[in-house]
Amino acid sequence: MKYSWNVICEVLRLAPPFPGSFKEAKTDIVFNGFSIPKGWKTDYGFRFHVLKFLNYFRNTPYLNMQLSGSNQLCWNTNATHRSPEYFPEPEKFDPSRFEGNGPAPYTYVPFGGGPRMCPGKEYSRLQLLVFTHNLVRRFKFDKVIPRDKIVYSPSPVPEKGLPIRLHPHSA
Ligand code: HEM
Repeated sequence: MKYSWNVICEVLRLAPPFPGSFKEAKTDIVFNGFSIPKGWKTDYGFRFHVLKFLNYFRNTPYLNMQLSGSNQLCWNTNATHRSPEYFPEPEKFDPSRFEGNGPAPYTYVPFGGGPRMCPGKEYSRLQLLVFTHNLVRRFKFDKVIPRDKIVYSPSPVPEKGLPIRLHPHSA
């Protein structure tokens, strides 16, 4: 189900359910003009505050910032996935980006990366493929609310729950 997975990957690129997370800098880093000293990490109390106010409104893949004297280091899924350097025409829906070797390491991170990468990735892959396969093979469908707004809480969800009408192929 290679093509189905490429389509799902492209959905996860443009609408990643996980907006980003926080890490500790293991070495001194300079990124996009920001100097991030070794040892910087997040204070857990700021997690959701930062996710809400930072990830969706700043367009920098990785950022360090000062909040109430705390040094915060976080990575951002959305902005990383929309980097034109790694994803030409980033707003275009194009599953062929995942053909061949696919995106360069750490440029496509819906499940994170490195030793703390999501352990539920393969389970999610199975669920997403089985769901998509059955939906597409058995039904035509259309949206009940044509433009259901996406809201962030902090994961993206359709405001009205995305009701759809199913039309079985065999009917
Ligand atoms: C589409 C579905 C999912 C997405 C997009 C997703 C995404 C992520 C991401 C981005 C991380 C952070 C990785 C990092 O910090 O580098 C993570 C961590 C984690 N995920 Fe998922 N996840 C999904 C489903 C699941 C499922 C189904 C499970 C369990 C059955 C799961 C369990 C976990 C756990 C336990 C962690 C923490 C891992 C650690 O810190 O060592 N996830 N996930």
